[in-house]
Amino acid sequence: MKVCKFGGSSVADAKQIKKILNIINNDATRKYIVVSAPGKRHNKDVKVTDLLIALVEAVTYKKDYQELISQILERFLQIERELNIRHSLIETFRTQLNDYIMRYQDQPERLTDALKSCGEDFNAQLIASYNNEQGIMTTYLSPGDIGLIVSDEPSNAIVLEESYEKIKNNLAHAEGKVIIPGFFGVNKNGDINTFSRGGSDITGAIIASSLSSDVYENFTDVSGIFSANPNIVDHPASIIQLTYEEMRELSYAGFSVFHDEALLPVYRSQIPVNIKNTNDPDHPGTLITNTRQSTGVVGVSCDTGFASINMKKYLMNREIGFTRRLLSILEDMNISYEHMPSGIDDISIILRAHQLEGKEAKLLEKIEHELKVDALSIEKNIAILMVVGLGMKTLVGTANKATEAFKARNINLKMINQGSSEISMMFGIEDKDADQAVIAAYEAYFTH
Ligand SMILES: Nc1ncnc2c1ncn2[C@@H]1O[C@H](COP(=O)(O)OP(=O)(O)O)[C@@H](O)[C@H]1O
Ligand SMILES: N[C@@H](CC(=O)OP(=O)(O)O)C(=O)O
Repeated sequence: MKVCKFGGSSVADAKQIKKILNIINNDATRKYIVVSAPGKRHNKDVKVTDLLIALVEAVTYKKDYQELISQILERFLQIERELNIRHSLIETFRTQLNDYIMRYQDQPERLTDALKSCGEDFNAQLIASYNNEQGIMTTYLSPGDIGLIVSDEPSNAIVLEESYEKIKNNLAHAEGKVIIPGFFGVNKNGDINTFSRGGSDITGAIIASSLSSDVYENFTDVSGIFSANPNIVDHPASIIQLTYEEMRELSYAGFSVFHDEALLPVYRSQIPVNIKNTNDPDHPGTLITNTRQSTGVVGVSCDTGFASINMKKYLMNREIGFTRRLLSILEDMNISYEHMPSGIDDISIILRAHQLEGKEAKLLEKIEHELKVDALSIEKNIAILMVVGLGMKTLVGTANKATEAFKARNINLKMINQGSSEISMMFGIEDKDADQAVIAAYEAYFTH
């Protein structure tokens, strides 16, 4: 039995929906199907999730939002028309949107998550209804129906442990095909909370893990994962197989094709993930598993929007408890950090810059006051480039290749860090150099 997830590009219009139903209906083992909201049909198109976010803004700032409701419903209406659906769901969808707006107009976070969930929710209902009309027994089940319980963290929910058992029990005896909307769950009170953007991958992984699926098939618009972002590097090499660990590092730093938080459930249950292409379903795609033959560097990824807080203090290495007190300050202010490169008398905290919003001045003041540092500065617009590969452990000169390539392109290197697992190497550079650095590193590892 397989759990399959189809991303926004795979369910963007009637033509794509017909393709996914062919894929599902022609394979009896493809039983549990997670769908995203309709994504972009072409480069300049807008994802339904983004239209819903615009609707939230219009409602919040008391602007006229009827036009947006029409635009959102028009996307689904067009799909219904092209599929020749007999029983239209559009008026049910309209009522649902208006109900949420009335119910949550004074609760911005609840409003945001309830409206954002509609893209996936409506699409799942529509696809299930169409497949039934085609004579294939199909059930739509919402995250609430299956017991996908999440933390009460709007737009950033995390699955609660109890969900796995609930989902297993609730889905074990479902008949026919089951279509479930991705991207959201409900908290213990039944309120909708979405995962972070791209979170339908997480829903699929939770369900695959709950049901001990043979494989979690994640269908998108590319034939698997490439060694670098294809929007930056021209025709990068394809990856046939990689490990959960390698994928975690790559998706953490910019491989948007698979959400990094989706890896934990499948890793724990050791369920292979197969990234496949809806437009070329016979292509084997990329398989993510626990182990593979280790061969050098497997990929290069880069993400922007980091900041670095740099501290210097004479004899820092002798001061017992310095790092503990620094981390306590971060904990007290509810700030998480990503990396902590250090020297004898200096230490840097690398974090996602959005963590500093509204907290920067207070954080610097606390560090200055409580740690009595000699120098304190903050650098923004930092990008983190990751070079990843199990085989790096045994290779000499991996860092050298990247630094030489950066030097040749005049890219200023701010820091280098390697974790103890030795499956990745991190390079801190300036945001503006991110794309050039990916091209340089890709050429260094894959074309020479
Ligand atoms: N290393 C990579 N390998 C493959 N695709 C990548 C990579 N990095 C970024 N991408 C982008 O990820 C896209 C697929 O992810 P996404 O847009 O989230 O798909 P979906 O709509 O199916 O959820 C691809 O079209 C590609 O542009
Ligand atoms: N629709 C949501 C969730 C999602 O996973 O979408 P996609 O499969 O298109 O990345 C988003 O846009 O964030």
